[in-house]
Amino acid sequence: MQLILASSSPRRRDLLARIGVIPDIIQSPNIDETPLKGELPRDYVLRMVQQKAAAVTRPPSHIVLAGDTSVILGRQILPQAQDKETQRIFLQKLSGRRHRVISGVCVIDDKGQARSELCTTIVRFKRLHSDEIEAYVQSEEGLGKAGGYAIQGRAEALINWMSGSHSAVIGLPLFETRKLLRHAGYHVD
Ligand SMILES: Cc1cn([C@H]2C[C@H](O)[C@@H](COP(=O)(O)OP(=O)(O)OP(=O)(O)O)O2)c(=O)[nH]c1=O
Repeated sequence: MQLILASSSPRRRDLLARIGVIPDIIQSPNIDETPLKGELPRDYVLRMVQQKAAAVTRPPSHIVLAGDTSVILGRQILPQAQDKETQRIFLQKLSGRRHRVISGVCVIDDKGQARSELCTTIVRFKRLHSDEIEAYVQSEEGLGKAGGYAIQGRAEALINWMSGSHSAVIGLPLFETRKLLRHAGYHVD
């Protein structure tokens, strides 16, 4: 059985490698990631993983895995921060309060059956001073990341509490991923 990773994220590849899973094929899913009007965050993440997994071509005896990680503040979905100004705004919003990181994974098995799981992690940043925000923004570590930060780098030193899954925040909830891969008949130790 061969595995297709439907993701352009090097983090997802690294996270899979941590559990000994090396995809045979890596393909970028090209989908529109704009939330629907009024769409609830969990519904959005579920739709994203299902669409990403369905967006790649699956030859016979292949299974597909896709993921999505979204940062949710209240009911607002904070997208990937593509520039420094957006990052500053996001970090000001996240300062001193809790937010949710909803991470999803979808596996399509070799019969075409899709199964998905979601994992919610709560993260709290310390109250951030403007010089801390500026230093973080200048590091450029949060660029291209959901919510404008990357917990796997220096941002973790600004996070004073977290409940949930560290791997899920980086990009793939490993517990749920292992479960779905095994359910699809893919060997994971
Ligand atoms: C919150 C957070 C997000 N991220 C990253 C994970 C994801 O790559 C990205 C969220 O965007 P995603 O849309 O989940 O993924 P992607 O666009 O990078 O890749 P693809 O859709 O092709 O699979 O933010 C971190 O690396 N660390 C963090 O702490």
